[in-house]
Amino acid sequence: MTGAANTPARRHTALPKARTLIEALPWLTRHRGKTVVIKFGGNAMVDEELKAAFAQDVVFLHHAGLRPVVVHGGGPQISAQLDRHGLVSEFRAGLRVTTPEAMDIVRMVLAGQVQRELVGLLNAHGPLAVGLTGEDAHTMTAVKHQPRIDGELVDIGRVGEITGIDTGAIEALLADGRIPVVSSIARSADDTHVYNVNADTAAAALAAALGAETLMVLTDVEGLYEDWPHSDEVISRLTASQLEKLLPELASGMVPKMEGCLYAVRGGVHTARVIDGRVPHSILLEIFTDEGIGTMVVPDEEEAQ
Ligand SMILES: Nc1ncnc2c1ncn2[C@@H]1O[C@H](COP(=O)(O)OP(=O)(O)O)[C@@H](O)[C@H]1O
Ligand SMILES: CC(=O)N[C@@H](CCC(=O)OP(=O)(O)O)C(=O)O
Repeated sequence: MTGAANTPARRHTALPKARTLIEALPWLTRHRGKTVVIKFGGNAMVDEELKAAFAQDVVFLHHAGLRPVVVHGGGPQISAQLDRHGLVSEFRAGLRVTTPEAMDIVRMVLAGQVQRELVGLLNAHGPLAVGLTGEDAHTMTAVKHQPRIDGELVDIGRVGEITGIDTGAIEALLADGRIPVVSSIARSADDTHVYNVNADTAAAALAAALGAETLMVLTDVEGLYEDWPHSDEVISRLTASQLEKLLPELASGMVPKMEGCLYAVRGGVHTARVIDGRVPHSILLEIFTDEGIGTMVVPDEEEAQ
């Protein structure tokens, strides 16, 4: 009797939920079986609820038949730990000057702290996530990176430029139904030391090497601002060539992010997106809106169609 009386009300609340699920169907059909590399930036990991919502979104994608790979950052967390050790954080060309002493801390924070936390949050939903760094199974190999600043090559210590990617371990995890969570540390080819790699750069390189469909970069701004810091007008869509022209004008954290997006789309990734990780469930919002919520970079030929 009670059950029968409840039925119309229950249907009333369930129907919009069913419609929402159905709305996602074309997107899910298109992306089933596709690899999506998601970069979670340290600045977007600001509170516990956001981190838990991020984990839910990634697990949702996994259960919906996609193959998510998480690459995480941890810049602010590294800076805080260096500070605790009385070491100063210095950035040149958007990259951390990394002494061998600082490298120990970078590795400890990324692999021992941030990665562990994300793996834990994902695994609250089942035995899904497996953490690794670029050192594991030769996933990322690098040489010393020396950026050019005002025409001069500058020594910024143990910062790596990726020279090789072995996707074997990540592919094996994906084939086993797992969610790889990768820290942006690379090995040197002679195995004598490790390098600190910017997490945006690592995510882009992995996305290209894996033949990913999408690279999603979650950060602490809405997207790429047209005239930062003077305006908050977000560029919603741009082609690789348009982005290439803009690159020399970009500043700080956006440089590796947008260089990464360019590298990824030029390397065969269909879309690279920068989205606001401060918005709860930003990954799912990106899926449910055709035009996306942040900045989308597409290959040149896409615009010509
Ligand atoms: N054109 C731009 N549009 C948006 N943000 C920009 C731009 N240029 C520089 N930035 C800066 O880049 C930051 C994002 O990079 P970063 O701090 O490295 O974040 P994350 O930890 O997510 O990698 C923004 O918070 C903003 O301060
Ligand atoms: C070489 C270099 O700068 N490495 C970065 C690695 C972490 C990172 O990229 O973290 P976010 O994504 O949070 O910025 C660093 O040491 O901060």
